[in-house]
Amino acid sequence: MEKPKFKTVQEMVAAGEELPEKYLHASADDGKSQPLNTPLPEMDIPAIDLSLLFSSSEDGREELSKLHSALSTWGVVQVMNHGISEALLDKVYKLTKQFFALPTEEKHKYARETGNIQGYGNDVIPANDQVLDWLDRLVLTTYPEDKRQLKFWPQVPTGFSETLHEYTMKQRVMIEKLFKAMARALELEENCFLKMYGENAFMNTRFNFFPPCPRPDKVIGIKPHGDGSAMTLLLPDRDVEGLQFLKDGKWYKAPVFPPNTIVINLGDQMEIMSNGIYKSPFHRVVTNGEKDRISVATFCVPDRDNEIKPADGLVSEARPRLYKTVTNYGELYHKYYHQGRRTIEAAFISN
Ligand SMILES: O=C(O)CCC(=O)C(=O)O
Ligand SMILES: [Fe+2]
Repeated sequence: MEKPKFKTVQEMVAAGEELPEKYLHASADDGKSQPLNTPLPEMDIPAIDLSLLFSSSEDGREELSKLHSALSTWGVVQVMNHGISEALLDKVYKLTKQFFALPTEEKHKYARETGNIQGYGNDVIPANDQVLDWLDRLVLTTYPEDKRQLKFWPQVPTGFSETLHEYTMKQRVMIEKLFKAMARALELEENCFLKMYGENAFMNTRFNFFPPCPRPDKVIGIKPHGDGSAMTLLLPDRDVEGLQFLKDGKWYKAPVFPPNTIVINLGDQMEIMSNGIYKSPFHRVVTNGEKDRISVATFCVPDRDNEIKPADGLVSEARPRLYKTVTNYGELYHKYYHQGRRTIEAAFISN
């Protein structure tokens, strides 16, 4: 397979190159757009204790209703007591930093090939002159195990693959619990979302690296998007903020989270399955002038052959069905993303 010729953002920065035009968003002085680094209010992301969600105690019911209210307003929660040890999260975090600190030639051993989303590289060059995102990434399919392309799994730093395998298996347990908890919170049969999600659901882990950027006012880390997954598990940077969410037409910044936190944001396919009761939040990442930033996002993608549609129990005369049935949403997602459009709009039923 052919390896595309690309230069990562990190390589451009190291070479001291001038900032290429293709990273620059519309000028802040065009009278319409605000500088991207305009200070924003901080959002209060509800913290959910996963170990409490299945308890029939008063505290358990309260936690479930907190989950319900957070997912129907923001579509994002931070999860504690999630069953993944602090030691394992530390390892994933440190190995990610170590990978991006490797020499260029070492990282290029895992370079993305044309037509493949897996591997190491920069932003995929969009079709129609869209502005590029200021990040490098390593993307790996981690589940089902027979879909792994191990040639892209780094052999250095030592322990990367073993740790990623262990993290994946623990994430699966957590994902199952979250789908069940959401079904319970919506008073549906517990396995209702898991059935649509399917046995052959995919997990893609994206290790993101955002080098310091000379123009944080005009360059974006990741442009505004909703995730195409059912849900996304995010391990955020422990020191540097950057993630922002849109609510009621306004941007809010997420805080720096405590080290043991896993942030969950819902993706478009969960918004569809919940008939719009739960939100797939529009979010973006801004750049930082001085510091680099990492994040590890795991996208949980339903089996591409499965029909994804609003759960029967959530459709009524009072709440008509809002979304069509979709299959292989990922394919649609790539097409729309590269046109700078929100894919979920393709699934709306227009009345
Ligand atoms: O870096 C982050 O905090 C968020 C990353 C993200 O939104 C994504 O990879 O889809
Ligand atoms: Fe995202």
